Amino acid sequence: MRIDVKNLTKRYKDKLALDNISFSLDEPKIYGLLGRNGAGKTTFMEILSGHIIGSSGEITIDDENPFDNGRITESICLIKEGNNFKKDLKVKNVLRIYSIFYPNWDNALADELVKEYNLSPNAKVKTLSKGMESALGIIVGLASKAPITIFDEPYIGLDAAARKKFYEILLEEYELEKRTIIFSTHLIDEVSLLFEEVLIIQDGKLVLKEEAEVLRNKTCSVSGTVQEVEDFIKDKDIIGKKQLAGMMTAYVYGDMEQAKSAGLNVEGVPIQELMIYLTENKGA
Ligand SMILES: Nc1ncnc2c1ncn2[C@@H]1O[C@H](COP(=O)(O)OP(=O)(O)OP(=O)(O)O)[C@@H](O)[C@H]1O
Repeated sequence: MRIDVKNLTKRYKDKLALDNISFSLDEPKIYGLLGRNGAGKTTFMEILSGHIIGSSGEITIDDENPFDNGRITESICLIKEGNNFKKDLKVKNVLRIYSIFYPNWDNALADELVKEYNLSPNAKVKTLSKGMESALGIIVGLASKAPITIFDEPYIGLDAAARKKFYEILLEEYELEKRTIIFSTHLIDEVSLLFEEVLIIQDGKLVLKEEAEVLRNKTCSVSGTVQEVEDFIKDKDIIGKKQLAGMMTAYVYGDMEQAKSAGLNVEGVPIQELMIYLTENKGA
């Protein structure tokens, strides 16, 4: 499904959570939605899921507004950090409710994952540990097979082994059937290899949207004196640059070898570093 965001703004009283952002997600891919605390990620995902409305601008999914739109709602599954399910429901009833709601629901996968994560079908949500409740969210997200599946920090309390299992199954399922997966996380190093495209939000603005492959292989950080770096980047596309005490570091698109032969210090740019860099620098 195609997602188009046009001049989307969301204001909460005096706080601008989203500031006139525009972009499109036009292919089923695994998107990493990254940014610092309070950047506006959850606000965006809530608007996309039709749970809240923007203050101005628009978001459309296959040209339809998601707010209060049954056809679109059954195509989107948003799994949040917590409180996804009513506390008094049993695990098996949570799964039954979602299986009715999502047309592509995969019962066999849900059953397999319930066993994998050792959840007791008769346990009530309120008796689950934080990690088990997160596992239930992950099961619903994966088994929904919703064409747009959104995970907003879905794994509070889940240990490293359980998270690894989640990433493996996510990839397996994705390879079987591509869908749009939007993944918001602060554990960037851990998941960045899953991403096919990365979006970085800072203070409600989109500061980067780029294919992960390009970020991994076609960008580098170059540092040296201000003059050296300015000379090197003058005919290059740059992601950002910053200057400290006569030295400069710039993140650029281009070949590492060329920068090395110009006598500069050259390093790759892990996505986590890039996020920190861009959000410290506000995309300068
Ligand atoms: N219901 C609300 N009422 C008032 N302000 C809000 C509300 N929801 C979010 N905000 C504010 O909007 C801004 C963006 O919040 P949002 O939750 O979208 O950020 P985020 O990127 O998801 O952050 P985090 O990574 O910490 O979850 C923050 O300043 C937040 O305090």
